[in-house]
Amino acid sequence: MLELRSVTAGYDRRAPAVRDVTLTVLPGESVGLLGPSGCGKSTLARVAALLHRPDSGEVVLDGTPVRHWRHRAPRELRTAVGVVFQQPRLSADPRLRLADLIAEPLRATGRRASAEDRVAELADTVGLTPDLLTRRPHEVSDGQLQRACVARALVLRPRWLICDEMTAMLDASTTAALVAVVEAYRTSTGAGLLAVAHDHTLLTRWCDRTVHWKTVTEPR
Ligand SMILES: Nc1ncnc2c1ncn2[C@@H]1O[C@H](COP(=O)(O)OP(=O)(O)OP(=O)(O)O)[C@@H](O)[C@H]1O
Repeated sequence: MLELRSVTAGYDRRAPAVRDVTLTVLPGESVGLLGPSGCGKSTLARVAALLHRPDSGEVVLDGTPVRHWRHRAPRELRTAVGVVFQQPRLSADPRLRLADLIAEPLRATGRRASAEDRVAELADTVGLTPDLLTRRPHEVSDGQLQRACVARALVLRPRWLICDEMTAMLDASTTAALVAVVEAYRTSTGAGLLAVAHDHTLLTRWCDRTVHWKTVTEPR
């Protein structure tokens, strides 16, 4: 289970972006998070992805309370979570060819030996042809780069997926393709999903349930 318990988080302790939010995602469940711009969805998604330490509250991953964040989080927790962000260009090292970008988490966790086969398998899954795998981010479209970022998020077979506005800058067909990839992964592995988006229609079609976050937290 992915549990966010009374999480308060933000960038200024006197005016948190997220205040006292509790949210649970069960294994195999897909939960959408919908809300107005600035209400703190991305901040909460980053907390759930172990990338942002909350000011208070707790994140519990499969029964283990998270005590450390970002690169300090224990490897078994970090590798349990895959993340896809809205803007692939901000989350992709511009020097890496797409094949290396997808394999990055394997190399970072000492699983280099299995990289070639796993990258080929995932490239096929996300719809990247072999010629695209040899290109760098500036040589591919946003949609192609986001396909690579989805493959990178899946490469370690995470138990939890956090998709933060994954499809916001994509056309309808790429959106449908990438949602289908995530859904196929989720249903075949039993992974849980937290999907953040503005698009009500997309989330209600995509997710088992959608949490509507109606208000922007006002500074005290
Ligand atoms: N790095 C940062 N430093 C300071 N404030 C930030 C930072 N990132 C976000 N904020 C602020 O935190 C609040 C919540 O931002 P967040 O990105 O979590 O909202 P959101 O609901 O995801 O918005 P959107 O739908 O527009 O992406 C906003 O007021 C935002 O300005």
